[in-house]
Amino acid sequence: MTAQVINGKEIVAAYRARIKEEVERLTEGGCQPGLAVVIVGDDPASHVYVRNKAKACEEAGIYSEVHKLPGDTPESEVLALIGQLNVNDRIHGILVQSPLPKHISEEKIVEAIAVHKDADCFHPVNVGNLMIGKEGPAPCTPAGVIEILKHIGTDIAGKHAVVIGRSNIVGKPMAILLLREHATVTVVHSRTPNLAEITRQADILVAAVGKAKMVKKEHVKPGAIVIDVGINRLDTGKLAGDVDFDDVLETAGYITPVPGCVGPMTITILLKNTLEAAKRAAAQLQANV
Ligand SMILES: Nc1nc2c(c(=O)[nH]1)N[C@@H](CN(C=O)c1ccc(C(=O)N[C@@H](CCC(=O)O)C(=O)O)cc1)CN2
Repeated sequence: MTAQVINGKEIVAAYRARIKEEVERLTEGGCQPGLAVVIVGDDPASHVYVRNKAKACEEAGIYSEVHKLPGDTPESEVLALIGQLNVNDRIHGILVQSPLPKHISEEKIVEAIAVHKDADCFHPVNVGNLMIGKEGPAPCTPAGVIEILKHIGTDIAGKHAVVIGRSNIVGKPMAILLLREHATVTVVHSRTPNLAEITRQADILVAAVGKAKMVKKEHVKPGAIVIDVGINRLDTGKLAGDVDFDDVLETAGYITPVPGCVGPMTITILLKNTLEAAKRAAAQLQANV
């Protein structure tokens, strides 16, 4: 059996077309959604992602501004910029590209972003709301994974989903979102003994470890849906996921390619979060007149 390779381009194009239509309607009504992206330092991969975010905004009709700050910018300056963006009416979503230089506290920066403008869903209040199932933004990568699963017609309820990795950006919120869809969820990580024994039980396997080609066929149950969140740059300059694609291809039922699926879907959810924040701001304005 050869796995079906999930067509990320098709999913992303369909989703972004729907976002664009809604953006057009909102803009015609007098509120163009706006996103501010802050990037500190010169990490080349981060600059690629930020460029892709700005391009996606432009294509969707979302106003965007990118604030590129040198790597030695003091934390206080970044906080001051966020303070300005928090009160800027053109801006409905704010994100600070991660990772930040070591002298800047990610925690302080994230907490400085106004809760209602937190486009990444990194603010502790939004993380708490996510945990208890309250309305609000969802973290971009995990929410993108759920959309991919739904697009291929997965009935997530009752499935055993195994998440490899426990980061705040992907692993932990991924587990919460899968639980929301009524999956039975197991999270495994670097200290899990017999990892392959557990991952082989997964109907849905989400790899978010940050280690190139770590997931091999012995980790995968025949027919499982394998979602690869990893983006690792090899010495050859090529990109590779956390899953050894060629090794797993004959075992999995479905598999996402890297590049070309979860990454662009992450950016798509960012557009959605910005649109939703703008819709809430427009509704608030209406309520105040
Ligand atoms: N503030 C945030 N920082 C980071 C996040 C995040 O969600 N918010 N996630 C990652 C990076 N990331 C988003 O910012 C991201 C990574 C990759 C892609 C993407 O489209 N990848 C392409 C390949 C691009 C390339 O050529 O390198 C693909 O997979 O096809 C988008 C977003 C860490 N930081």
